[in-house]
Amino acid sequence: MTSASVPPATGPFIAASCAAASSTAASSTPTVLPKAAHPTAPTPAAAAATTVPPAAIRLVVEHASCRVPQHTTDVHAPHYDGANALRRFWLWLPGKRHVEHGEASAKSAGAEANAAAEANAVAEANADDRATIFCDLSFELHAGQIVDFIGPSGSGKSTLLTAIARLNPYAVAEMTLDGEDVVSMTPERWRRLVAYVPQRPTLIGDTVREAIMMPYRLRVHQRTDDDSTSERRPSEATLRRTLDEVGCGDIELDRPPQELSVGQQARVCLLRTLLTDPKVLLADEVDAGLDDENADKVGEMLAHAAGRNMAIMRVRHRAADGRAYRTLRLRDGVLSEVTLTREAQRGNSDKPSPEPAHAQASQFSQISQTAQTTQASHNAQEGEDTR
Ligand SMILES: Nc1ncnc2c1ncn2[C@@H]1O[C@H](COP(=O)(O)OP(=O)(O)OP(=O)(O)O)[C@@H](O)[C@H]1O
Repeated sequence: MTSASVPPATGPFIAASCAAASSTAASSTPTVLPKAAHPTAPTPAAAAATTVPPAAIRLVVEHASCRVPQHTTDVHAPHYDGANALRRFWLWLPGKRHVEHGEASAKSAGAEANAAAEANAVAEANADDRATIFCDLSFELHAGQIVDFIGPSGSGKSTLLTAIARLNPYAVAEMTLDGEDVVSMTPERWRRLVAYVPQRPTLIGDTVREAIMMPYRLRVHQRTDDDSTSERRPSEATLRRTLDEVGCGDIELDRPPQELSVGQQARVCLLRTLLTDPKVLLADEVDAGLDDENADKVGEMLAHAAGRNMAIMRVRHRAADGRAYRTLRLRDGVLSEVTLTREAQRGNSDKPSPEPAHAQASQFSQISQTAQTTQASHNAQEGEDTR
């Protein structure tokens, strides 16, 4: 692996603002990280260590909470049943409501708000029948960073990602992207800028080319509230070049996507979203179920995207691969910082030392010593969690 695979610290370094409040779902009392006085400001030491000018992309998530029905066959659950794959794919497509209904984004946003309000009303009515998955979580994500979210199965990692993607009607969060408030954006615009990639690849079309182009074909017909979204459809040459650049040289554009291996499908699925050029990518276990070689290729694609200043949240169960700038654990509704050993930072491989980004990150992690664990204890715990 080359040094290019290590994500550069192009953004201002995040403060240790991984604050969390108590969760009614918590069975124990986990250590809660203190919230930084100013969650966006790096310490003077880290600011001095920053060698690259601050990048614009900054996703701020505050007071993210999610309460779900305890007994439901909920149609909104976006990441549960595989049979809903097509519907879910439809949901993720930026601007799909425009395509379906040909309506102005404000109207679409209104419908979405009504649906959410309806869900909230149901939530209130059945408040006693609700389980808190997490409550009052806050963190930031900056350009060029890959931040890993780990935690036991069922702790709410996917729920957190779908909440951030505005795909979860049971979740609330105060969010800004580059200072712009989430409430001022239509869901479509938000999802285009903050893209969610699910664990299970869903590729629709007769060929890989068609599957990758699907979002653009639909967007051609949509009206947009964002001038910058004018035609982004990649040319055939760009498509081939990009595939090759991100290690997908083995994937032929004319092949039926169903014939691809699971690893190839995962990479095509990820590439399809990367090509839409979101500012923030929410990657939900996109390397799960892959062999080490394919998982590494997926990791490289994400590192490549981070190198182009994308901000990336990864939910992962695999061992640290040395690409994350920061690792946070979600457990019992609480986020805590995980401090990796130097070896784990390097992904237990011959990757070059990730200085200075990780070194600087560790300066911040010192702020929250009480909640830190070593990678060894993390791995041990993860093993325990998954048993
Ligand atoms: N819409 C919903 N209805 C009912 N329960 C839900 C809903 N959404 C999430 N949950 C519950 O929230 C919990 C967290 O689920 P989630 O999939 O987010 O966990 P996870 O940490 O991503 O797990 P894994 O690592 O196994 O993917 C689970 O107990 C799940 O049953």
